[in-house]
Amino acid sequence: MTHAELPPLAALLDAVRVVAIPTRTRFRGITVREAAIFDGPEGPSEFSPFTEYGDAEAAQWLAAAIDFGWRPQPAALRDRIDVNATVPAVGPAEVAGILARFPGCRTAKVKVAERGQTLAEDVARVREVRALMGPDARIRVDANTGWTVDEAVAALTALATFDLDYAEQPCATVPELAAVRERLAAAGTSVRIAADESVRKASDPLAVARAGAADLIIVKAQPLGGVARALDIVREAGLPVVVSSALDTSVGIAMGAQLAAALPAGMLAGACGLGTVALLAGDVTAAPLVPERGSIPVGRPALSDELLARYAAAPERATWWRERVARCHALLATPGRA
Ligand SMILES: O=C(O)CCC(=O)c1ccccc1C(=O)O
Ligand SMILES: [Mg+2]
Repeated sequence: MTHAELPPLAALLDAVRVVAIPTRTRFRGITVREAAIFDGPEGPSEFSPFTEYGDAEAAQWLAAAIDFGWRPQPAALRDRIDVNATVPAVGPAEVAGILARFPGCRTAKVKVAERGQTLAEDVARVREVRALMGPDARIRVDANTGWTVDEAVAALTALATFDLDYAEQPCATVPELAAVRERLAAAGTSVRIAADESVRKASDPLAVARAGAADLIIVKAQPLGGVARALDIVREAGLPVVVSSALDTSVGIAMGAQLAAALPAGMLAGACGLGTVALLAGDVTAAPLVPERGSIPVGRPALSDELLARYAAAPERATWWRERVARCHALLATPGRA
């Protein structure tokens, strides 16, 4: 993005509302999700990097928010997107209640390798998902970089009993992903490997594809700088894609759905991780993008002033987000950055 295409900071700050929305279940340690919501000239947009992210990483998320709120989007090739159920690292007794929030979903993505938990807890959770969804369902696991290579090989060997669609980011680095993939294949338990953090947090999002270290890539619009830039990465990577999100409000989910809808036919590797509004206890639109019959619609949700007011963040948090917008805007305006 060049300087000339950036809306002025004042336009962003005029258009922003900061919300704090409780989650229904603890997810990634989060019980309240904060987000900056823009009412942009092209429609609502969202800036919601996690609060611990530094400005350089968060600036990509702001580039995405500006792209979605201030520029026309690539044409949608489909009007609904199939989504997976997202199962946080809960105990087996809670799984049925989580799955019930994802009506019609025939794919589940299950969080594993949560810090402080054991492989036995992961196995119990995945076993319960398989038992409840039946043999035809697709089950994915997401370790969020939580395992070493040895732990990943042991865990995925155990979890492969439940027939896995793929394992998302079992380890942190590209060479580790490659090693897990090779060791599982050599042992005769091939599990497909999906790269997530290796795409969205990497200085070079294409390195994992070039190294042949993953079978597919997870692509997220906000961390990759927006729908158009994510589409470029998909084209260059040449691997099947699952579009996912980051526990966004319906506005951020709409950005992800726009990306999924613009993908050339044949690139999508099944259901997308865009059903997570079901894990939030509130939203900023009266028509939330929650899964219905296994999918969500493509399109821009209308903001609700009433809900923006109901979930308005405390004044000091709103100030924190406005200052973050300003710092990230300054980074995007710095000549010479990508
Ligand atoms: O992909 C999904 O099913 C939902 C999104 C998700 O898992 C997620 C949500 C917030 C932060 C990280 C992740 C992740 O995919 O690792
Ligand atoms: Mg992931």
